[in-house]
Amino acid sequence: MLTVRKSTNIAWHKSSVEKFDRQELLQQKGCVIWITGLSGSGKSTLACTLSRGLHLRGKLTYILDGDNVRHGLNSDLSFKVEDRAENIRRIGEVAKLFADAGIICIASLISPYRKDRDACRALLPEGDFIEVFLDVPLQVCEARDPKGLYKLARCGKIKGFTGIDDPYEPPLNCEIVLQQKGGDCVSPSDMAETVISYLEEKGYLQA
Ligand SMILES: Nc1ncnc2c1ncn2[C@@H]1O[C@H](COP(=O)(O)OS(=O)(=O)O)[C@@H](OP(=O)(O)O)[C@H]1O
Ligand SMILES: Nc1ncnc2c1ncn2[C@@H]1O[C@H](COP(=O)(O)OP(=O)(O)O)[C@@H](O)[C@H]1O
Repeated sequence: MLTVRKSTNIAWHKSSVEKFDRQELLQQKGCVIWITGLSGSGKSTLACTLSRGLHLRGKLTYILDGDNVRHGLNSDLSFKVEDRAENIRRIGEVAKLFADAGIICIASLISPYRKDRDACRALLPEGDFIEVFLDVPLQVCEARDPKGLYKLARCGKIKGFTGIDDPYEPPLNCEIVLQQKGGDCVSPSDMAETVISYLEEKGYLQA
C-alpha cells in the first residue's frame, strides 16, 4: 500500500523562516485551489486564466496540471485506479509544499475519486484547500474533445477513460461549483473572477 510508511528514524527540522514570514513578504496567504472535473471540462483553461488574473493583481501562483506533472514527476504512473491515487497523492503533497511556501497553488487534475481528493484536503489546515468543481456535462466535454481522446475511447482505442468506461465521482460539498450548462456559456474569465472573489472574501489575497 502507498500509505505504508517506510521512512523511519526521521526527525522534523524547523526553519527560522516560517510560513508566516513568507506570507508577510508576499502579502498573500498560501493555499491550494484544487480544480476537478472531466477531461475537456476546462480545468487547464481555468487554471491558466486564474493564474494570469492573480498575477495581474501582484499575487504569486503556481499551476500543477495533471497532464504536465505526468510528463515528469509522475511519468511512471498509468491511469489504473491505484496509479491515479498515487498521482493525486503526490500532487497533493507537492501542493502542500507550495502552500507552505506562501504560494497560491492551483492544482488542475481530473482526480476522479472523492477519497483521493479528501486525502489531499486533509493534508492542509482548515480552509486552505479550496475545491473547485467544473461541473460540465459529459456531452459538452465530448463535443469539445480538443485532443481527440473521447473519440479514441469510444472506439475502444483507449481503455479506462474517465466518463466513458471509468468513473468520475463529483464532489458532494466543495467550496465552489462552476457550471457550464447547454446554451449558457460562462467564459473562463468569468469563472476565474468567481474564484478570485472567493479568495478575496476569505482573506487569501492579503497577509
Ligand atoms: N484513461 C484516461 N482517463 C482520463 N484522462 C486520460 C486518460 N488517458 C490519458 N488521459 C489524459 O490525461 C489527462 C488526465 O490526467 P490527470 O493526471 O488529471 O488524471 S487523474 O487525476 O490521475 O485521473 C487528461 O487531460 P485533461 O483532458 O486535461 O483532463 C487526458 O489528456
Ligand atoms: N469556459 C469555457 N467555455 C467554453 N469553452 C471552454 C471553456 N473552458 C475551456 N474551454 C475549451 O474546452 C476545451 C477543453 O479545455 P481544457 O482547459 O483543455 O480542459 P481540461 O483541462 O479539463 O481537459 C478547450 O478547447 C477549451 O478551449
